[in-house]
Amino acid sequence: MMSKAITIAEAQRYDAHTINEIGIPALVLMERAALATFNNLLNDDFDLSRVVVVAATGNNGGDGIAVARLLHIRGIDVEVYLLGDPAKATSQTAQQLKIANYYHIPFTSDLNHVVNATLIVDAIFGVGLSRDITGKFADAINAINAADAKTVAIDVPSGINADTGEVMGVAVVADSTTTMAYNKIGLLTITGKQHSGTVHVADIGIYAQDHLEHAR
Ligand SMILES: NC(=O)C1=CN([C@@H]2O[C@H](COP(=O)(O)OP(=O)(O)OC[C@H]3O[C@@H](n4cnc5c(N)ncnc54)[C@H](O)[C@@H]3O)[C@@H](O)[C@H]2O)[C@@H](O)CC1
Ligand SMILES: [K+]
Repeated sequence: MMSKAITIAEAQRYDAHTINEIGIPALVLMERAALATFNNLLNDDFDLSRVVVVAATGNNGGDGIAVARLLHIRGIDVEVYLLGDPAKATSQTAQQLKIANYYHIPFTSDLNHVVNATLIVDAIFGVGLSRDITGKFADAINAINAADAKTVAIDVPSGINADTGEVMGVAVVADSTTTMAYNKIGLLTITGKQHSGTVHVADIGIYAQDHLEHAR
């Protein structure tokens, strides 16, 4: 059921249908995305002694901040390196920031913490990437790629165009990618494969409509 690969437009359409027509709240999908990533982190035998989640303020970042919370509650040493203006976060990501604040999850603005991590979670951009990456975002991606740590990407390695596999200026080279609902066609290209590593497709409750017909 989960073998096909989809475009960015399809991912966005299936997300919107699941939330608006079926009625599953967006935060439920985000929690499932975070739990799927968390389970892959625990199962893949990574060194979890110092985890840094690098997150921006879109929903990909929200997934990452929720992963940081799941790790923190488990007693794992985790910090969040936040990119972008939290005042401009999506509503779901603002909610994840509020929850993270309740748990006193540490935030860092020191890129050395990224470089010295034992595991990095890449939650900068997913299917919402829309232009070339520059400035602090590019600096963070270069730091991730310079680190010895293993890197797990959420949904798409940040900087990879999920439709074409093209590197949008600079892109995270991940060891593993937990991608939501279906694989993305850009991850099947040569550059896409080089940047995503082992791809885990996570069932988070979002399906193409033709995959749901049997259930209605
Ligand atoms: N909406 C949903 O139903 C779900 C979304 N999920 C996650 O949400 C992601 C998509 O979230 P969004 O649509 O918020 O998009 P993203 O979080 O991928 O990124 C969009 C944000 O980045 C900015 N941006 C784009 N390119 C940039 C660049 N080059 N430099 C600086 N800023 C840039 C955009 O202006 C926007 O603010 C998915 O990949 C997935 O990880 C999951 O939580 C599952 C459910
Ligand atoms: K990502």
